Amino acid sequence: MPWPDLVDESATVVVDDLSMRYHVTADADEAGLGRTARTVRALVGRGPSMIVRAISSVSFVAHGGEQIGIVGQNGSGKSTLLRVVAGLERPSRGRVLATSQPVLIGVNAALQPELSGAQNIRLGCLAMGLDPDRARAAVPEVAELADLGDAIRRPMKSYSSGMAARLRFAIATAANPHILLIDEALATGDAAFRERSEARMEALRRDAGTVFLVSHAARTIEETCTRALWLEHGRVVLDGPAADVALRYRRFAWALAKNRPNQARKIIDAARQAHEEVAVHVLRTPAPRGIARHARPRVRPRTPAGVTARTREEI
Ligand SMILES: Nc1ncnc2c1ncn2[C@@H]1O[C@H](COP(=O)(O)OP(=O)(O)OP(=O)(O)O)[C@@H](O)[C@H]1O
Repeated sequence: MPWPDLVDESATVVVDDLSMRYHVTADADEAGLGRTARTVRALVGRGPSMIVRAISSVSFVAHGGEQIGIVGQNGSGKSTLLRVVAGLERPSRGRVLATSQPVLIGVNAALQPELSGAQNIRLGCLAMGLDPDRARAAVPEVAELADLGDAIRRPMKSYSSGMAARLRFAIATAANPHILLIDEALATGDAAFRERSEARMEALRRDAGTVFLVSHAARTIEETCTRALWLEHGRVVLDGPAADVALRYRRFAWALAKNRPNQARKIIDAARQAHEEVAVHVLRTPAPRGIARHARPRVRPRTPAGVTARTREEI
């Protein structure tokens, strides 16, 4: 099929054939090794190693104005994908191109437990590149979005997980990031905070930014996202309109929960068939300030400049 020769200036993130493998030490007793091999490994102080394939050959193009939900079972690679897109980990293969630095809000975002909420706001803003004056000036607005009342002056170690999540979200949006990655950060917020945070994400998106949201709640994805990616064993099962992907994923999860593996398999097979594979060909970097991040050379040499994606939407 001929691919449309379109140049799409709205691309914000290009994920090109991304794979992430981890080498981990396995339990020697469970690794199926013979007694001699186990003894030798014990003597040299090395357990048998295993490869965990967290993400395999993931490719997609994200655009300004999209809010992309990422769904999938536990261990399907959602958080790993966000960490690699944020540049916190270097992929084993493939690359991520982004028009600006993606900001990740995760439950483990590094804030200082001994410092107060207000001090952490300043610290977080400085870490995101705001100068000291702007970081100080941002405190009231960020504190208002977090809505923690007097607790903003208390050390963060005294916060509940929901309060800490609110603060992290508010800090991450302070620098108006063009690309925002959210890993379940909203799950612990109460209803009022959820509404405020959704309004904030909507404002970022309207500003032609791109928001990625990892959530186990298919309904949240359906209600707040424009598009969704379903991951299973590190691979993309389906990439499409949020309502369609979330509905299929919900049916799949329901079938698994009801111990109906055949039904679940049929649902996931149908989703895979509906998925259009993406192959990204980079001919030039995305406008306006494309930066190549954490690239690992591929085995095959590639065309060096520009981005064209052999998809419905080319960039
Ligand atoms: N640092 C690491 N070292 C080894 N394996 C890892 C590491 N990080 C993730 N993994 C493995 O990679 C796979 C994907 O993990 P990941 O956390 O990305 O999944 P997830 O979809 O976010 O899961 P969950 O929904 O439970 O948060 C899992 O098998 C996990 O054990």
